[in-house]
Amino acid sequence: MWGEGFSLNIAVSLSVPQGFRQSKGLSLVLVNSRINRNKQTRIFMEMQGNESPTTSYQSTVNIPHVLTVAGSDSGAGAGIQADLKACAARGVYCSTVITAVTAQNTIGVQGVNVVPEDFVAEQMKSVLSDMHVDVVKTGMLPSIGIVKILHQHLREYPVRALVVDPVMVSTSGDVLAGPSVLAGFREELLPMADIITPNLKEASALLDGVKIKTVSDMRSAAKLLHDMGARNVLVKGGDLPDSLDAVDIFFDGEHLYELRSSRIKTRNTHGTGCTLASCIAAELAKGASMLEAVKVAKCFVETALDYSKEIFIGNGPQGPFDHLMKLKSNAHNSGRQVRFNPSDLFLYAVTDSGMNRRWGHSISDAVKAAVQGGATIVQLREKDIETRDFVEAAKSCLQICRAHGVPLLINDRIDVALACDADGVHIGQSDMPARTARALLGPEKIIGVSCKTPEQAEQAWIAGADYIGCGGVYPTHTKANNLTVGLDGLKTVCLASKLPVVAIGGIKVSNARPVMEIGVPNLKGVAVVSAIFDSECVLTETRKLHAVLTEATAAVK
Ligand SMILES: Cc1ncc(COP(=O)(O)OP(=O)(O)O)c(N)n1
Ligand SMILES: Cc1ncsc1CCOP(=O)(O)O
Ligand SMILES: [Mg+2]
Repeated sequence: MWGEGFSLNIAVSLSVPQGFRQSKGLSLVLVNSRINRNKQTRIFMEMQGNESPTTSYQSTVNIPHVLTVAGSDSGAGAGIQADLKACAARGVYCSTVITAVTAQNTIGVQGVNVVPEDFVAEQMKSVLSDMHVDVVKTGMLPSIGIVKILHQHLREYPVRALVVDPVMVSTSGDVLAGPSVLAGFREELLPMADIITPNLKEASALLDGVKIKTVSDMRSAAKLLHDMGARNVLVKGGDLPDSLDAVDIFFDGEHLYELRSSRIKTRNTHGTGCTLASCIAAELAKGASMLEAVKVAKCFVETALDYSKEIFIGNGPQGPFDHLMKLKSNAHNSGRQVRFNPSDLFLYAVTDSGMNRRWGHSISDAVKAAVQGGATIVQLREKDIETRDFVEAAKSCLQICRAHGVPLLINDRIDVALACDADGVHIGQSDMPARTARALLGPEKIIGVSCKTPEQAEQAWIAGADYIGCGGVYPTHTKANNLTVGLDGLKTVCLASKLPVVAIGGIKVSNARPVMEIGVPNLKGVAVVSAIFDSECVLTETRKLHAVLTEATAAVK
């Protein structure tokens, strides 16, 4: 199955306004074309009609798709739940056929309820008859009947690859597929499998109880399993006694590879087998070769285990790990709880490396002083710093800001924001488009966009920004060739903007009041550089500005 050529379907759909077909006699023919890798993309669109319609074009691309046929784990460390998370982490769509529902946690398996065979068949048909599945991955197959159903469906709906994780015994020692299923594995499944991924116990069971205790035994087992019909074999050595490394043996029928990675010391290993197999399936679905897929999967599992070393879920001996490597950042106090509060724009401190150098301040000292003086949000605007120094400085500033509940944004550099997990970015009209930044940063991060006109404010809102920065309100020396829009320009943009606004440019203690008094509710504050950072005592200057803004706001109310 595997290796018959990579193909990707692209369909282009056009939505034509209601009634257009009759009145203009348009006929539209779209041809979904199969594309071979290295061959040209072919998309045919034939349109017949006298005028071009006012259509909205929408292209659709078939995305890599893994179907997992496995059991559900209520603790969500293994089984279907692990498969879904692994595929999501690897950027692949995952559909599911559930073969059994297990009552399971970090202690063990408390119960198994096998799904009736005809209903397993019904799920399989629902998915395979409708969706384009690239790779099928199997986990818990609790009866010989289910193995046969799988076999029949794969004949009727061929896929590019079959990844078989021959689940028989859970890591807690509970039996998930009895001896009768072994015959089904040997006779029906192995000859269809593009790869099987047994651990030592499973390899031994498939080979009639042969002892596997050394790497040399694993090599022999891989060859024997290949002889039984599997095109590729990965014997996992996780349970190998006295091994410092995690050693797996991969055999593709010609070459034997000894794949080593460091053994991660952690209790959180529940679901590693399911995850590894799903990850192999995901990489195959994306077009990787078998060896590439295995290597990526092994590296992914090692990274996720390392990341999850100290997470604590459940009280049993074997905990789940974090496939998406996100959980820790949401644990108490380490991340920001509230996404964005427009009132954070009240006193917006924007750093400047030149000013910090002039006054002998490090970035983090300057940020600390600004935050202690009352800054409600901080932007690192470091135009002449090495990227690696920027990331390091941003990490230290993030600690300071988090400790005070103040969001930290990065100016211009989405890569730096991602690298240090900052709270968001501020971007200008010539920086990366806000829509692209949103796609890269996700829905949680704060995005601000510089706008000088109502049209730009409208675009920022459409692109998914959270606030806009408008200026220069007054002339400034900090940003060269910056157009001054004045208080009137600021008011015009504020009135047009659906987003909260922060004013910027030449604002200081002596002129901040009229800005706050323009009388438009969505003007939430002022952003300043020189007013606080071009001074010996950043703390004092920030406090002074904070007092003026507070007074001005009280007067407006
Ligand atoms: C809050 C805020 N508003 C506007 C700007 C200016 O951003 P941009 O137009 O991208 O110019 P640079 O700051 O990158 O020179 C800002 N930084 N912050
Ligand atoms: C970055 C920027 N964008 C518009 S004006 C400006 C500079 C603001 O600096 P300052 O507060 O020192 O005038
Ligand atoms: Mg910019």
